Formats: sequence, C-alpha cells, structure tokens
Amino acid sequence: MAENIIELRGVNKVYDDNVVLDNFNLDIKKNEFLTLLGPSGCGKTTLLKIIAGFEYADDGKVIFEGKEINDMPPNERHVNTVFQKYSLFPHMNVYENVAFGLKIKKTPKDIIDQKVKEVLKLVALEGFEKRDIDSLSGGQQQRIAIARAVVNEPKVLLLDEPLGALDLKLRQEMQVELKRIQKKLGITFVFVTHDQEEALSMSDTIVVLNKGKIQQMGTPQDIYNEPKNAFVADFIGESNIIPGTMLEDFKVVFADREFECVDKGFDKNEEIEVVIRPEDIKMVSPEEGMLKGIVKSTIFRGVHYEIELEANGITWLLHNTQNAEVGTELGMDIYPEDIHIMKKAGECHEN
Ligand SMILES: Nc1ncnc2c1ncn2[C@@H]1O[C@H](COP(=O)(O)OP(=O)(O)OP(=O)(O)O)[C@@H](O)[C@H]1O
Repeated sequence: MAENIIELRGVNKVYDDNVVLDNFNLDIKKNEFLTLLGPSGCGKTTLLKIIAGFEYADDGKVIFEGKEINDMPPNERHVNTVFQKYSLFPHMNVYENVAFGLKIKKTPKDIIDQKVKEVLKLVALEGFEKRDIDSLSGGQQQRIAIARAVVNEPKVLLLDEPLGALDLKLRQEMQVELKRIQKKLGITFVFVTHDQEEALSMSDTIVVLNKGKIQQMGTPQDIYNEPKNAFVADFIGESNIIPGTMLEDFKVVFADREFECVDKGFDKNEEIEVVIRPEDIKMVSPEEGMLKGIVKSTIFRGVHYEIELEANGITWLLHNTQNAEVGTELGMDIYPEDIHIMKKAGECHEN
C-alpha cells in the first residue's frame, strides 16, 4: 500500500461562529491525484490553505511525511499552489515568471535556464520564454502558472479550481493535460473543484465534502456506482432518489412494490432512500414492465434523450438513446444491482 504524504488529524477551523472544519481527518497518498469535491462554501479552499500554511488549524495536526508541520511557514513546506486566478506577474515575460522562485533561491543561471526550458516543454509551451503574459490565451497562462509552480519541484502541488476560468472545450483539454503532467512528474496533486465531471475524469481518489465533513472517499468508479448517501448520489451525476423501506436483507419496497436488491445489514422495516441512476432504468413495453407510467417530457441531450415519466406517484428520470413520445404509456425495469440503498438523512452506510 502506498505511503501517506499528508495526514490531517482532528483538524478544526472556525471563522467567527462558522465551524468550517470539525474534527477533520484525511490521508493523502504519495503520487496520487486526489480531488476535493463539494459545493461552494463546504471548506475546500480552507483545507488547501491549511495544507499550504496560508491558514492555521485551530486544533488538530497537519502531518507531512510523518512530521507535524502545523507551525511551519508556507515557504518551508514542500508544497506549491496554483490558483484559479493565475496570479502571474504581468510586467514580467514568461521566462521571468517561471524563473522567479528559482531566482529567489539563488539558483545558478545555467540551471535556471535548463529548468525553465524543461518545464515549458512539459506544459507544451516550448519557445515561449520571451512572450509577454498578456499576449497569451487563458489556457496558455494557466499552463505557465503550472510551470511556475512545478519548476520548484514541490512534493505536492495544490490546485484550487485552476480550470474554473476557462471555457468548456479548453477546460476539457487542460484536464487531459494536467493528468498527463501529474503522471509524468510523479508527484501528488491535491485538486479542488465543485465540478463533478472534472473530478470523475481526472482523479485517482475523490473526497466528496459537504459542510466540512467527508461524505465519501473513493475511486471515481466507487463514488459514481456506489454512492454512500443521498448527498453523494445527488451531487455526482443525476439520480432518482426515492423513499423506501428495507423489508429484510435483499428485499426493498419503493414506489408501492417490492424489489430484489443486493443490499443487506439494515434493520427490519428500516426507512431508507433508494438511488437509481437514470441510465440504469430499462425502457420496456407497458405490459412487460415492473412499473408503468406516462411520458411527461423528453429532451435530446446529444448522446441520449432525457425522459421524464410519471409512475406510482413519482416523477422518474430516464436516460436512453431511444426517444419516447410524450403522453404514451411506457414500462420500466429496474435490476437488483442498479438499486442502491442508503441510510436516511445523509448518513453513510458501510456494507
Ligand atoms: N477568512 C475568512 N473569514 C471568515 N470566513 C471565512 C474565511 N475564509 C472562508 N470563510 C468561510 O468558510 C467557509 C468555507 O469556505 P471555503 O472557501 O473553504 O469554501 P469552498 O468550499 O472553497 O468554497 P468555494 O467553492 O466557493 O471556493 C465559507 O462559509 C466561508 O464564507
């Protein structure tokens, strides 16, 4: 198992009366691409700042490679940060921006030249040394910001919504680019975003946060396929979230009928929430379906149609590559493995 590079133990942070982090624990492994994902205000940036040393924890321990660093100033930590606003120096050219940190450390000129060249190659901007910052596109400026951070050879790179200011296409290109850079450098990336697609496509590990608490931590596949609670299910992709009752192991009732499921370990007749992904509901003829309903609306989304269907008092969301006509009757099948059972009210369920 990979070693931890950063450990947060019982970290608390309160601003005025606002408890942002409450007894927060997290392990970040060497060389992983870890993403902190959550809605605005859930404490993502505060966490990064505590790791970087720009903010101090009120309580608890910040551990780096096994040593407590709570009181270590930011410039002594082996950590660099890239922000959404690139914060490049506008009066310096590309070379001077990238070389800045090395000059401060009094690195010899020939070594600076060589390192700047290497990192510009890494971010695919070879030969851009003499360009002015304001002559660069947003995507190019972001690459320079990354080059400027990695030239210092940090052990951990913290990235606070670094792609937030880019348009969708550039953003997607930079996602691939960042992942490539991380693999090439072989260093730990801690990436902050509130964009679930971005988190799913780039990360080795995703930490889903809400109100300063970890809701779930796992691989993108774990988080998407096995959400631990309704918050995660709702935040990661679209979901049907329906109240239900767990009759016994592998048997659940929702939408007025009994279904087989793959979950166990709940109390008899425990009230639960059922999560079903829109793409997991099969469209069949009304006679064959486990449930049947009336199509209320359909929207073409490029890859699939988004279909709303009313059945047993519930409005269901379906994704299907085939369309259905509004007003017609349609059957739905839901297989046991596509029924995800969760504890009520945001608690986590460990299988
Ligand atoms: N310096 C500060 N003084 C007072 N409150 C603060 C300060 N910094 C952050 N907060 C509050 O702490 C909470 C968490 O903020 P934080 O910036 O960590 O959230 P976030 O998840 O990064 O949000 P966003 O995605 O909007 O950047 C918010 O309620 C914010 O208003």
